[in-house]
Amino acid sequence: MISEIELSPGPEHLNNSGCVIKCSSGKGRGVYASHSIPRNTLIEISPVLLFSKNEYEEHGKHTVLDHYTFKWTEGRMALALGLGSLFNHSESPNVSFSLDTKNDSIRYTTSRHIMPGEELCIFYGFELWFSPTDRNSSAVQGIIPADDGWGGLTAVQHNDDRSKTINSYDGGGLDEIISEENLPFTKFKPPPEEEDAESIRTVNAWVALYYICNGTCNQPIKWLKTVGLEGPELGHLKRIRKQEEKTSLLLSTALGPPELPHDLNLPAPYSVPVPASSALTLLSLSLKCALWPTMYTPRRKDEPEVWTRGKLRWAWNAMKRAVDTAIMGQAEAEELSIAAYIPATYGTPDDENGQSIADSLSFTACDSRNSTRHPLRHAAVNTIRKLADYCASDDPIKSSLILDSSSDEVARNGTHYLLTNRSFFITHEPCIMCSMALLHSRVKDIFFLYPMSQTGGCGGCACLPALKGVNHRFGILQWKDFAQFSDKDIRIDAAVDA
Ligand SMILES: C[S@@+](CC[C@H](N)C(=O)[O-])C[C@H]1O[C@@H](n2cnc3c(N)ncnc32)[C@H](O)[C@@H]1O
Repeated sequence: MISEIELSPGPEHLNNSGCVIKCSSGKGRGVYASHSIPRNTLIEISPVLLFSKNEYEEHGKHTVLDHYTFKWTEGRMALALGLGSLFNHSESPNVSFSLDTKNDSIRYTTSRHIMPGEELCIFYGFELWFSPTDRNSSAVQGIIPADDGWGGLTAVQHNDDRSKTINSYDGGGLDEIISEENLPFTKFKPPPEEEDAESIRTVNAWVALYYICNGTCNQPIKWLKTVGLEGPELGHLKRIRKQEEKTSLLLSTALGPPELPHDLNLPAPYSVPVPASSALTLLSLSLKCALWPTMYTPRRKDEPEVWTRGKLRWAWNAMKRAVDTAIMGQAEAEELSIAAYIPATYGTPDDENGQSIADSLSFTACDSRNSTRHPLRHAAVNTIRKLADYCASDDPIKSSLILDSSSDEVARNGTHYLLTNRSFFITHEPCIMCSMALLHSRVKDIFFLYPMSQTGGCGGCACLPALKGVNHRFGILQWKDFAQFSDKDIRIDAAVDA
C-alpha cells in the first residue's frame, strides 16, 4: 500500500476527491486514493465520447479502444474521459459505476470505506480479455463481487449465447400485468394451513403477571417497551394480555427466566406455551388467542401475487445472475456449477442522494465445497452467510433491507430475520440443509432452474415448508425454460445435494 505522504501533495492530484494516477503493479496505470474516502462518495464523473454501433464495429473494436470502452445504449460504445478509463478491474471492487445516459457520463462511487493509498477498482464483468492479477481466492471462496449489471468494459459480443440470453421482459411497460398462464415459472402449491387445535404449534415463553392498582399503574408496560426483550421470535404475538384487573406481559423465549427490575415488584415470571406463528385464518385466530393474543395475517389465497413486466424483468435478471455466477465458479475454480443470488427487493428506492442502493443490498455466491474442502459450503449457505455478514456490519443503509415493514409478509414472519420479504434465486433446487437454512431465515420465495428429484428440499425428495412442525412457509417457483439463461449446460449429478 502506498502511504499518504508518498502520494500527496503532488501533480498527480487530478480530481477534487483526491484521486491520483499511479502505476499499478502488472496492470499499467491505475487510480489511487491519496487520503481516506468514506463509503458512498461520488469520486468522479467522467464525460463519455460515444461511438455509434457501426463506427465501433468497423473501426473502434480493432484498436486499443476496445480495452477501454463501456457498452452504452442502442448498441453504442462509450469511451470515458477524465479518470474513468483508468480504473483497473478487481474481483473485489471498491468502486461501483453507473451509466448516466441522460448526461452522457459515467458516475463512480465508492462502495466501501477507502484507506489512503488504496487502489480504486471497478468490476469489468465476467468475460475478461486479460488475466487479472488479483484473480485469486474470491471465486474460490464462493464470493463473487457485485456487478453493476452493465457487463463492464467488455467488447460487444456477437456470439449466439448473447442472443439466447436476452431478457424477454426488456421493453414494454413496466406496469403491464402478465397473466398467470404466461408466467415463466410454475408455482408449487402448499398444503392447507393449520385449522384445528392439534395442528397449532407452540413455543414456551416467559410471562409476568401483575394486578393493576387503581387502573393506572403502567410502569411494567413502560419498562417492557424500553428493556429490549423484543426478539423476532415473538413478533407475531401481542406483548400484553389484559384480563379484567390482571395484566400479563410476554417477556421472552429464552431458556431461563429474564431478570425483572426490583422496583416494579413484579412476581417471578412463569413459562407458558404460546403460538409459534401468527393466525392465518379466523378459526386459527380464535384457537391461538385462547393461548395468547396473536396477530391475524390472513393469506390472501384467492389473490395470487401480481406479476408485472417490470417485476419479471427483475426476476429474470436475478436468475441470470445466479447462472452467470455458477458458470464463473465452475470455470474459475472448478466448483460445482451451483450458485445463488439474493437481489434487492423489486422497486428498491434510491437513497436520498439519488444513488442506487440495490447493489449494496444484493448478494451472490457460488458453491465452494470443492476448493475449500468443506462439505457444507453450499451456494445457498454461502450466499446467506454473505448477507448475514453484511447485516452484522455497521453499514448505514442496511436498515433498507427491510423495505416495507408494514407489509403482510413482514408482519407474518417478523421483521428481523435475514431474508424477511426477500426472494432467493438459485440455479438448482436447494438440498434439505439449505432449504432449512432458507426457512430459518424466513425467505419469502425460492426460484430455481433445475429440480433435484433425489436430493431437493423444495419438492424434490422433501418439501420443507410443507412439513408439519416448521414455523414458516415460503413460495417455491421453478423456472420453466433453463436454456434461455445460457447455452452452457450447468446440470449436476442427480445424487448431489445442491
Ligand atoms: C480500462 S484499462 C485500465 C487502465 C490501464 N491499466 C492503463 O494503464 O491504461 C483496462 C486495461 O488495464 C489492464 N487491467 C485492468 N485491470 C487489470 C487487472 N486486474 N489485472 C491485470 N490487468 C488489468 C488490462 O490490460 C486492461 O486491458
